Amino acid sequence: MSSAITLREITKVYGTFTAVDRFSLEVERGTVFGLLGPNGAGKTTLIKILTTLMRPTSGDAVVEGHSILTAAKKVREVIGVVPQENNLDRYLTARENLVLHGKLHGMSAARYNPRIDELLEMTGLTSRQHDFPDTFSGGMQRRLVVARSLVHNPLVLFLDEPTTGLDPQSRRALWDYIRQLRHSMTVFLTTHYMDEADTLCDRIVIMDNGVSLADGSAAALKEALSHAHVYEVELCGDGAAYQKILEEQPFITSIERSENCLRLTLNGEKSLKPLMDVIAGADLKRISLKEPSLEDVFIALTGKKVRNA
Ligand SMILES: Nc1ncnc2c1ncn2[C@@H]1O[C@H](COP(=O)(O)OP(=O)(O)OP(=O)(O)O)[C@@H](O)[C@H]1O
Repeated sequence: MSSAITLREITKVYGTFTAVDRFSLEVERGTVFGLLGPNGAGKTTLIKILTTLMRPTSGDAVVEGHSILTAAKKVREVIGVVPQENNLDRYLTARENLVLHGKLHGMSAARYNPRIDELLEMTGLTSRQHDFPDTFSGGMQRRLVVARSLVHNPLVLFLDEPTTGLDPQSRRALWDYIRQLRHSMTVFLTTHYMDEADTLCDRIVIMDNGVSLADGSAAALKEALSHAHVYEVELCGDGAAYQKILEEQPFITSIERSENCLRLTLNGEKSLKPLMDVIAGADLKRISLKEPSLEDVFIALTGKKVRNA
């Protein structure tokens, strides 16, 4: 395997709190890699370390052959970064933002101008290139930040929650651009959206409390949960009351409730009978067996629901 990114026992301690704990990982070149985790899992800390914005307490990482400890400048030359917050210069037009980035990377106008034309075209911003970012929608600003991160032709692109806060249409548009990058570079993204990880990522690592809990393709992670049985139980009323009762049952690994509809992960086939016993007195509308989703895998591993951003 040719690795674009290698993490060796990365640890980050803030005061007495360990945010990342001896985290090791290899990310294959040309793939889309997704880091999933609930709030506070340590994802942003890892991205900051890999993009040389922060030094680890111990451990090392190598990005396209360059150590983040001893060759941070080289690392910055080969990476593109899309941070969690849009940090565009509001006093520069869209094109000027991209030009500035090209200049900061030491590119000549002859090199950055055709590249910028191509990126504006790819992100659908050509007609708005002379407008200021403040006049753009959230989705357009995000596309501009992605375009900016690509001006200097990075080998590795880091995206920290790229679609948080975007409407479904803008999210899908951004997914299309990320898909276009597949194979031409390595993409390392963090996300809270299970569907995003499911559709975009070749490989996913689920982390919590600074450590990796699961590692594999979306299909493999779901397969690993295939021993679990996911049921949806819809009641005519009393959803909240039954949630409380069911939470106390040892055979239920996780519960999600939306109004009177409960999504339950049972820890085996033999748990159906005890479930039926518990809900025997309920006014049942529907009960159905579901395929485990990536969200179910996440909840089963972390015991937490992903933040609804
Ligand atoms: N500068 C800091 N000082 C102290 N603690 C910090 C600092 N930065 C982060 N932390 C803590 O480290 C843990 C990991 O934070 P981090 O931002 O890496 O998590 P995350 O997985 O990116 O979360 P989110 O999804 O909310 O962005 C959290 O408990 C956070 O409170």
